[in-house]
Amino acid sequence: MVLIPVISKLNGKRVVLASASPRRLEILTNIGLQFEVVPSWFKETLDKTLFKAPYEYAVETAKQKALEVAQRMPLKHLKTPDIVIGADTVVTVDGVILEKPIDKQDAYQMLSRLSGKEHSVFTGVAILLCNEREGELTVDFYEETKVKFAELSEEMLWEYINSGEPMDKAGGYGIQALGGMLVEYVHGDFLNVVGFPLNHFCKQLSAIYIKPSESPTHKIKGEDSAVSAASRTSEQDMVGPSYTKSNNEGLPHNIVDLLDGFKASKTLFTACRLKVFDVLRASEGLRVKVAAERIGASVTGTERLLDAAVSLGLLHKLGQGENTEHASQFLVTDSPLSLHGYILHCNNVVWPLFTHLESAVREGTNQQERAFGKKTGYLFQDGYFKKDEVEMQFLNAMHSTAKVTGRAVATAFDLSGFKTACDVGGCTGAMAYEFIIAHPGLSVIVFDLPTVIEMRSHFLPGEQNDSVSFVAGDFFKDDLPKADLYILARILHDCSDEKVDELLSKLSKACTTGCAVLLAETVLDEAKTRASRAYMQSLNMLVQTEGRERSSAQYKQLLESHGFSRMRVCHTGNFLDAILAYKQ
Ligand SMILES: Cc1cn([C@@H]2O[C@H](COP(=O)(O)OP(=O)(O)OP(=O)(O)O)[C@@H](O)[C@H]2O)c(=O)[nH]c1=O
Repeated sequence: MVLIPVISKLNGKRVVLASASPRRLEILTNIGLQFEVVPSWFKETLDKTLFKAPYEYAVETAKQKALEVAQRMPLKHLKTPDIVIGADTVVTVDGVILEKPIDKQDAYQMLSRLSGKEHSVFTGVAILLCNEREGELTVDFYEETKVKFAELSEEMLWEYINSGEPMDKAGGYGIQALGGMLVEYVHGDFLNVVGFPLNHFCKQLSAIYIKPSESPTHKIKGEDSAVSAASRTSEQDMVGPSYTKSNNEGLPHNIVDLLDGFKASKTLFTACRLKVFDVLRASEGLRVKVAAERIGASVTGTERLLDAAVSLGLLHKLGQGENTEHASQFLVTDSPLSLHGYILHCNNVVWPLFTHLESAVREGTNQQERAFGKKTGYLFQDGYFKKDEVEMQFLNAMHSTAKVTGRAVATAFDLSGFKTACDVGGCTGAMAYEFIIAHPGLSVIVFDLPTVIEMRSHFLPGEQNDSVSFVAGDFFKDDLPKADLYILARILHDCSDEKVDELLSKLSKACTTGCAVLLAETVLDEAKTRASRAYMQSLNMLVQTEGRERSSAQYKQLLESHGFSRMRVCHTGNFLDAILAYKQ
């Protein structure tokens, strides 16, 4: 059985199917593969005219689906996959690519085109090997199957369309179900039509994981393939994998990625500083020369920057010059969830600090003085941060991350037992607004420094809400507003251990039995099994502040030492996790 040796090679690896297709799920489940399903958010809108053959379009779409999941998982799921499988099935007839019908009329058009004719079904597959020791591989391939429909009467067409079966299937039919009645013959892999060329997939996995001495008797790529002739087309042999090794001589992909990681970050930061995503949103399909003029940069530099952004999945292929969905959602300056402010903070503050990481590691102290010539005690009380433009930039950063993380934190726990919350250091109120949306019975007092409260009008949402109020004060020096729930989002991780104890003991005194604290922080993965964003964030606190990130066990010990118990942790899968603990 060609697959059995491969399955043992996959044991212990985190295999992810980047597909919402129930048929693909069934096909891979039936062979006993252990895998997770993480449907891809990649929108299948690639410009078909940019591809010289339909299978190229299917393979590129499959690759983008897999890439999107491989890039999103470490961030949103806080876990890195080892293998991500993407697939895309298209039907082609008379040179036209048919994907899933948008409505019944579209399904009618498609099926009418297919009636009485032979057509091709192409499934493109991409296998991303994310954590291979011998180097990263992006294996992609496609399979073609020929299918012929019988002549379909109007009555049969509409009866089939009204069954509803066509609507989530390429070409508007499902050969494995009612659609089978429409088919006169199939030449090639039947499962490839259903949505996943299982045999071809197994052969590729064998080629990757099984040494030639172990491999079953089959060859691929133009040799005496065991693949049935019917699944080949006249103009080609079965297409073997196109390996794109991300490095030569098997340099471990993670080292190569890390070598290039800072260049990728700087590409994103520079594109945001130049407002590339705003310019491309204003006029889609912008040519490089015009884009260069609009961002005030050289044509050469703009061309390379845009190409790099395309390679990072931030922009669609050049020639369209269009933002991807994520760029439109998070990278233009004025989208509701824009991270633009945070990215500028990373570029202008975090980046210069990280250039002194070695000194931070050697000395165990933040590098504000080396980076900005300012010795600072508690970060935000320092004069340096009192300058309007620096403080506004910092508030922009905190505001944008609070908007992106607020919903996840606010909905982490059932807070129906609380009436009044105090968002300690609640900055612009972005998080507070998410809490009152998630918990209509809650009112939130945002408590922060006077300069921050004064600047809040720059960030407030259009509509005001009486459930959110703002009180100016210094949470170390002044009394805290009375509340039965105290929210601290990214506060403790900035403070030295002494400052943390000072603040928590103040909170403990302010809380009566049954009151609670809700912390929003990046919780360290205690098993330390994978480099997670939390450990990067932990270094971030070293270079920036006197604080640090903590694991669940450390938060439990810390909170209990200040009289808070029954601690619960919610790993939100977003930037921030949530921790709730009650005053004894
Ligand atoms: C021709 C044919 C197609 N399909 C299904 O059509 C969808 C194609 O769309 P896709 O974009 O490749 O996949 P998806 O379903 O949108 O999922 P995703 O991978 O998340 O894009 C897949 O489901 C396939 O099984 C059948 O079930 N039977 C058939 O005979």
